[in-house]
Amino acid sequence: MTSLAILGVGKVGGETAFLSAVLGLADEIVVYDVYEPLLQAQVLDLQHTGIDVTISTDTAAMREADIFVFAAGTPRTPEIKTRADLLEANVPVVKRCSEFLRGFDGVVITITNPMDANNYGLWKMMGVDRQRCIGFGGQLDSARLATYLNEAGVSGPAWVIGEHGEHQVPLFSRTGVNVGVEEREAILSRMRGASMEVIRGKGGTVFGPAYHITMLIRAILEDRRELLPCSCVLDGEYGFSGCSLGVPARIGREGVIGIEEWDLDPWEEAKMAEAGAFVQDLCRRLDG
Ligand SMILES: NC(=O)C1=CN([C@@H]2O[C@H](COP(=O)(O)OP(=O)(O)OC[C@H]3O[C@@H](n4cnc5c(N)ncnc54)[C@H](O)[C@@H]3O)[C@@H](O)[C@H]2O)C=CC1
Ligand SMILES: O=C([O-])CC(=O)C(=O)O
Repeated sequence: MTSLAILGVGKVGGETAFLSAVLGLADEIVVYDVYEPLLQAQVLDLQHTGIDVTISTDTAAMREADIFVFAAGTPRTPEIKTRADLLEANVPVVKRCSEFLRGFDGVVITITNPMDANNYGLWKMMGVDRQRCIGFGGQLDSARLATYLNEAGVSGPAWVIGEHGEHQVPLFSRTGVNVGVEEREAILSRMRGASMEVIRGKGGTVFGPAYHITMLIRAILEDRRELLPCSCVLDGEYGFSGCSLGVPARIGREGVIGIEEWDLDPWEEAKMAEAGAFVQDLCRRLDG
């Protein structure tokens, strides 16, 4: 039996539960949210689809799940400028989440922002092998980059590593097309504002995250060994440790089964150095 646990069934967690049910990814979906009326409504709404999947709210069963999605906590509003600004609000939720995960031996996917720091914090609190903690965001950033590259007439692969935040690192060198610095900075600036356009219009990003989260869940459950941009706890890769940062990661049944270290061009290297230093600082604040 395949079981998927989701902590926090607001906009992103709720849509992820729905899409996972539609795609038949799990036999059982265990959901929990601190806001009881929302939890009950989400359970009923999922049950009313009539999809052949067991929906449970048994928090003890979350520990037995194959995958645990951490999507609980405070999201951004237009007044909250950066994802990093959510650190203080969501630290207590990360702590609470680690309590749910005592004894858990599956794979954790961190969604809650600031995602990179929270993935690192959760890994530290859980005291498990780093391969089992995957931070989600790079797939979404890469999909956003792809739309901007298409508009610019660049059709090569779109990869974004670095922080899931202001310090994203789009890998223009992977496109095989020479993109000048001015154009790079213009695209990066649009990428930084991409989610806020959605948040302003509909209160939060939903379809994009939920779609790519379910693709990540599928890659794990089906042991696809797919290379995806994910935030991983680093131990010297790209010159960093003491943080979780977006890198090209091979994803399979055990979580992160490998990290690829790609050659970066000087512009990308400088951006990656900024990203690493920024996230390391956030992670130190979690340590303290
Ligand atoms: N990594 C990524 O690419 C993305 C990350 N996010 C982040 O995901 C998080 C959730 O976003 P939304 O779903 O839009 O927010 P939301 O407000 O719709 O849902 C969050 C849910 O968490 C629940 N919650 C809060 N504390 C809890 C606790 N201790 N235990 C259980 N449930 C708790 C709330 O009751 C709420 O239902 C935010 O931090 C947001 O910034 C959102 C989109 C993409
Ligand atoms: O920007 C936000 O606050 C939500 C998020 O992480 C995204 O959609 O990429």
